[in-house]
Amino acid sequence: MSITGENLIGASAVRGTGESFQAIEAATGEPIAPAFGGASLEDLDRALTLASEAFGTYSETDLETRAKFLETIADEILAIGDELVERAMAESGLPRPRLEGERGRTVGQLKMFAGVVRDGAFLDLRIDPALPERKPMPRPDLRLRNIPVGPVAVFGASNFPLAFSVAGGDTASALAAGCPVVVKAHPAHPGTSELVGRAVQKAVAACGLPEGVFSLLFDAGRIIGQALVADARVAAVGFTGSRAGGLALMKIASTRDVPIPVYAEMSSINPVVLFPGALAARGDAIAKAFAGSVTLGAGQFCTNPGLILGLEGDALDGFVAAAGAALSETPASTMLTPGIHAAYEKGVAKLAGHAAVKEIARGKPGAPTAGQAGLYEVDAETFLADPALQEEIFGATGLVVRCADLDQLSRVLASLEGQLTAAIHIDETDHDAARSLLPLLERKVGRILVNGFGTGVEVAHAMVHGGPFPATSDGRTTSVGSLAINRFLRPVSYQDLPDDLLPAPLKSDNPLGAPRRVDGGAPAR
Ligand SMILES: NC(=O)c1ccc[n+]([C@@H]2O[C@H](COP(=O)([O-])OP(=O)(O)OC[C@H]3O[C@@H](n4cnc5c(N)ncnc54)[C@H](O)[C@@H]3O)[C@@H](O)[C@H]2O)c1
Ligand SMILES: O=CCCC(=O)C(=O)O
Repeated sequence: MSITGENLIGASAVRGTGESFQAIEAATGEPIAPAFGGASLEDLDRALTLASEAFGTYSETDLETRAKFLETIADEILAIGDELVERAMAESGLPRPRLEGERGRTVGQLKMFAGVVRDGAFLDLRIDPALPERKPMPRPDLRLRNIPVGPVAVFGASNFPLAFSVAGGDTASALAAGCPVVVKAHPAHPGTSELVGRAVQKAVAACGLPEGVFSLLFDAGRIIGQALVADARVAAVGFTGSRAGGLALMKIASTRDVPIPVYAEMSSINPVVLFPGALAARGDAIAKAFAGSVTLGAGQFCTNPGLILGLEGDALDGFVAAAGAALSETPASTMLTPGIHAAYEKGVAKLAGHAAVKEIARGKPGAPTAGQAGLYEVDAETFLADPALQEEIFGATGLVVRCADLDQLSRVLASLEGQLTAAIHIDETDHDAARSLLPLLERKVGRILVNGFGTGVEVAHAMVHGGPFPATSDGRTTSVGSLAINRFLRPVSYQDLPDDLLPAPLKSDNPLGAPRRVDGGAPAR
């Protein structure tokens, strides 16, 4: 498949007349052909007109057609073949096995949502039959279903060029819900975006869906993204990126005439609590696993374990020494973009320049755009006194906070902003202490995990990849896993509608065979 640098607007490929830009090879800083024509505001208008026109039809597609569409996107992505992996490697600097794995995750995610759609439980069908004889008041016939919210704007993330990008989790869940999607491609991987966008475009045509179900727009600046969020035709936004970017989009969305939700995943340092029993039993193994997690993908994971909490003592000293030794052997890794590398360097310099912060280890130095790993430590009182020490450093650096006792450790946890994950490392002897921290962790994070690290999110039904602000803009949701579909649905109740006016899933003979909760009972088909 050739990459042309065109915007994909419905069924058309259109060279944008906005500012043009090229992808940059992450490892060398060299431009990669072709040039991408940035979308104009007219291109955006056309994409949103088509999306609005498509919404009525697409929102009422039968579940089998919608599920088949998601599976066809998955098949078309696989059909691109190695060109997709090669292009993503060049644009992101991420290695082949990681990108092959990410492609598998992307395809698996689309297929999981196909299953969710076929199952029909996401419609949350409820029927409270009329009780005309009820005293003192009769009850009306009430029927509820979830409907899609409308066209959704998705911002591709730089750090997962496949699984959180053009056909990633936000797009898959919005399409599964029945919402057309307009993607603003991340400028760090435009070629990868176009390849995937063309795969989605083919799937739209192959499934006979209205062309406006999907469009893909390029812009290396901010005009198109801001206009997209401001446009009255957009009903919700999915975003993964910087805190500044997420906040800017939230502000635009909340000051529109009709405000809309922005589901933004922004910044998280993912605390790891090392309990004494676990450290005494296997401190070296935990240290090695930590070094692997914090340096994974050059540390460019929102689940990166950036903060380690432990109790002062020999066991923590041993962990710090072993983690430092492992990290100092780690080669520097190419980062996604020169800008992200520069931000990482700045963050590390700020941390290292703190008077009370001590360097434990640096990884091996590398090429100018490669991120050098780092491990630092600080005492808990200093950490508690300086909120700047909990700012996300997006890259392979961790900060160990030495706590005097469990009480101080829980004060450190209580001081943290909202997080995506918290990991606790425990042995049998640590269970009582761990149990005492769980209520606090539940209030702080979206996912609590034991004896592991948060990197490598499972795409599953019970997954929460979310968390209180600023991990995300709305801690009631997730951007990974089947629950993500709920972000793009809203419930409608139908009172006393005659059967022939009811939507199919709620008609008395249940023509869809979808599970329905009748009179508060368990869902049944
Ligand atoms: N926590 C995470 O998961 C995560 C992931 C990626 C990046 N980051 C952070 O973000 C930094 C920059 O990386 P990035 O380029 O991926 O993120 P970014 O937020 O700068 O950009 C993400 C997308 O949003 C758009 N955008 C950003 N600000 C905007 C604005 N004000 N108006 C309209 N559109 C806007 C960009 O054009 C891009 O398409 C990194 O150095 C890192 O600190 C965090
Ligand atoms: O960067 C954000 C997503 C992280 C993730 O999906 C993972 O750790 O697998």
